Amino acid sequence: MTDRYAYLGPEATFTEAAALRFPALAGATLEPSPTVHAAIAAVRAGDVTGAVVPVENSVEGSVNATLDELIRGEPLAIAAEVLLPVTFTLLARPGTDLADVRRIVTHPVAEAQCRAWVMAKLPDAVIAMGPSTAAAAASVANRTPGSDGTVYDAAIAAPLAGERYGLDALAVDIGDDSDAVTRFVLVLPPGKPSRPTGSDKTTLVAFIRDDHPGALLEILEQFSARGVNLTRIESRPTGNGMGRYCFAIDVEGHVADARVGEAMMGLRRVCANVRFLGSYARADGVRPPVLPGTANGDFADAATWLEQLRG
Ligand SMILES: O=C(O)C(=O)Cc1ccccc1
Repeated sequence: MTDRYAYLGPEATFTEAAALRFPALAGATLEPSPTVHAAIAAVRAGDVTGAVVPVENSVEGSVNATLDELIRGEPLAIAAEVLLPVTFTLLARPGTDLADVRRIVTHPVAEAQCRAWVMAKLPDAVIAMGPSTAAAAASVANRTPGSDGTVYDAAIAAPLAGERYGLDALAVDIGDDSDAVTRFVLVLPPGKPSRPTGSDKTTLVAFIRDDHPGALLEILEQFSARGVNLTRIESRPTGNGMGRYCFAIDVEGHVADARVGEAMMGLRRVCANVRFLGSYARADGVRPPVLPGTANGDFADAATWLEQLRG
């Protein structure tokens, strides 16, 4: 039986395009989920092998819906990442004039990236948010009314969604940054991380022990002292009361690298809790330099030295 993977659907989302790029998913069955929550819940319930979800965008930053799913609930693991350049199109039912577009629907990540274009070309238009760009395109095609009962004139989605849902492109390449890329991850149940490649990333969530001056600095020190570079840090509410935050952190390197492992042990000492969300090959293939004194051999040498001193 072929493996089944959930993705943020319906058909023709950017996430589907990303899912097709994960080598691990070649030959697998892809199953659309209506939301990121549903895709991840299917992994937790064991209904699918894994899920592909958007996690970060070069313009808008983190996709909070995904981050919060990974931070809370039963532990999961990121097994791989893909970077996908994204191009946005304004899609409408055949016969619609650009000048008549008043109500637009799309996904929040797309809205954030097309804001300047919409303000310049359609200053009177109102943008509503849908669960995905493809769901937005489908709702325009099907004349599905929004929450206020009116039908949307146009959707911002991938060019492929126009073909899939029978819509015409009123404008193409409407993103404010033509170099925008989105990062998607493959989420699996927790398991053994894949082998280090020398070009790896590790994702962690650090929960501070108690609110005190320097709590974030203590976390950052663990990485800085071991020469571990951060590629992203995001504070997110833990969901356990006002002002209670945790830090979702991506670092360069693999849990098998001594410097990353030592930093994680440091975090474990200074934090209330540390959630390991996986070590995986980075999509950009970058092999960051290892700073002097932070290679595996340096840590091993230091440990041997200490053992000798202790007799
Ligand atoms: O809605 C989609 O198509 C998605 O896959 C989420 C998304 C939206 C905009 C940019 C990248 C990903």
